Parts: sequence; structure tokens; C-alpha cells
Amino acid sequence: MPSIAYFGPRGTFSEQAARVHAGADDTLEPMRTVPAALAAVRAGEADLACVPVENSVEGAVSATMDALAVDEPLVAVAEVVLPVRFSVLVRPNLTADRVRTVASHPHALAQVQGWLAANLPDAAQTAANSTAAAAVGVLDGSWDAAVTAPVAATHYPLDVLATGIADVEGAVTRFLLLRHPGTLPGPTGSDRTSIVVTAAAERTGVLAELLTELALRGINLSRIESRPLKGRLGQYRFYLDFDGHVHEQRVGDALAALHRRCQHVRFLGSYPRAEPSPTSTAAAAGNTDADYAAAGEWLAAVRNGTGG
Ligand SMILES: O=C(O)C(=O)C[C@]1(C(=O)O)C=C[C@@H](O)C=C1
Repeated sequence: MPSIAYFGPRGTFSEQAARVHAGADDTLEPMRTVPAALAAVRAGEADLACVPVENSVEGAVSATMDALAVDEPLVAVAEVVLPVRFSVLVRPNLTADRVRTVASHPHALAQVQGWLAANLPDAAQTAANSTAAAAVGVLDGSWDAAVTAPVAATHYPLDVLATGIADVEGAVTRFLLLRHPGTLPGPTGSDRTSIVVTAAAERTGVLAELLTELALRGINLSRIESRPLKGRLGQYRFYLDFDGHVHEQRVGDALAALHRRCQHVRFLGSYPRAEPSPTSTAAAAGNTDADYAAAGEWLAAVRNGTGG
């Protein structure tokens, strides 16, 4: 009966994502922040953490990116992609013309700027810890309105001023489910591998070198992000997501090459993609596991003098 710590409180999109993954017997624990959800797994208080990693409108969730790169490593075992449309919740009987303040997670506010400009143009906007934390803030009188996941209306006694809001039709957020490193989920033929690397900032062309290691092996890069190392300008971590599973020869070979070229590589998991890759994920001729095995046998024969 695993427990899943999610970015809470109750009623966030992260909770919805956790429920997509959870079995009937799993227990769900809301945590106040993304680092707190990851810390619960590191401390052995939860088996899995469910946290947002990127949104199709606003991009990376930097709190998640930063927290995944430090402390004890965790690995993703699954991803969930959720469509995001929002509700606006207000204190009971509050009409739109009396809403002076509206709060939400910065990602959520960014996705409804058009709607707010048209419908609550005079409301001051405030960043809350999460969409559901904004609903709690409305309940305790901190704000008049909250931009939330629709499900938050079932958790908190607030009125729904509007629902189904999204400036960008089809917007989605991707969530990761992470746990302690252990047996990895097996390859499915449609997997994603995630890593964080730091490379020598003073070496010209180092990023191109790293990406070439993937391209040469026919590995499709699906995402690249950078986050500052924080101490001084010009030093970054790079987050790479690419198609394939570490158990595939070409992916293992590319990871080993990155390890040779980088100061540090952190493996963040190989897990099934929630949506199919836009490119073919099958290894082309020259990069299949069989090609790697044949090349290894040939090399061994050359080295031991039995072939060539
Ligand atoms: O606050 C929540 O409900 C979350 O799960 C976080 C989060 C995010 O970080 O992107 C998730 C989806 C929405 O795009 C807005 C907020």
C-alpha cells in the first residue's frame, strides 16, 4: 500500500496527477511545497512523490527542477500529462464586481491572464504556493478569489465564479512520480530518459558536444532546460529529456559518453512516455541493440586475436 506525497494542499492539479497513477489502496499525502514532497520520499515517509515538472504554456516548474538536482537522487518511474483548465473560486455570494484580489500559483495566473483582463481587470494578482493554497487563502480571508483546478471546488466551501478557463486551448502540464533509486521500470518501446548534467563552463562548444553524443546515436532530444548553479553568472545545469530507455544499448552508450565529458551526470529515470513521441522511437540500422552486440563481439575478437 504505497503512499504518494504530492504538491498540495488537497485539490491541486498535482493531486489529480497522483490519482491518475494511484491504485485503489494507495494513500495520498498533501505536502506544502515541491521540495517537501521530495523530502518525504527521501526521509522514507512516502514511497512516491508526485510533482509538476513543466507546463506547455509557462514552461519549466523551476522549484521542481532545482529540487531534483540536489540532495539524495530520486528517479522518476512514471509521468502523467494532464489537460489544464481552471476554475475561479470566491467566498460564498461574492460577485465579480466585488473581487479586489485574486491569487494562484504563478503558472496558473500566467495561463489565465486574458480571462482576468477581460473579467476581473481591477483585481490585484498575488502568487500563492499552489492553486489549492490560493483556495485556502480565500477561505481564511487573505484573498477574494483563487484560480484553481476544477476539483478544488469539491474540497473547499467556496462558490464557482467561472470554470473551464484557459487562455490557451489544449494547454497541458506534465507531472513526474519519483521514488528512491531501485529496480527501474522495464523498457516499453516508448520511454523517456531524464538527466541533469553540469559541464565545464570554460570549454567552448561543450553543450554541442553533449548533444552530438545523442544525435550520433539517433536519440531524439525531447526537451532541454538550463538552471543557474546560483553561485555566479555563467554557470548552469542542463536538464535533458530524450526518447529511449537506459536499458537500450545506444542510450546506455550515450549516457556513458556524457559521463566521460561532464563534471557531473545525475540520472533522473527512464520511464514510459505518457504520450507517443513525435518521431520514431525505434533504433535505426547501426544503432540497434543487435548492432551494439555484434560490434562488441567483433572488438573482443580483435583484442584477443581470434578475429578482425
Ligand atoms: O498548483 C497546482 O495545482 C499544481 O499542481 C502546480 C501547477 C504548476 O506548477 O504548473 C500545475 C498545473 C497548473 O499549470 C498550475 C500549477
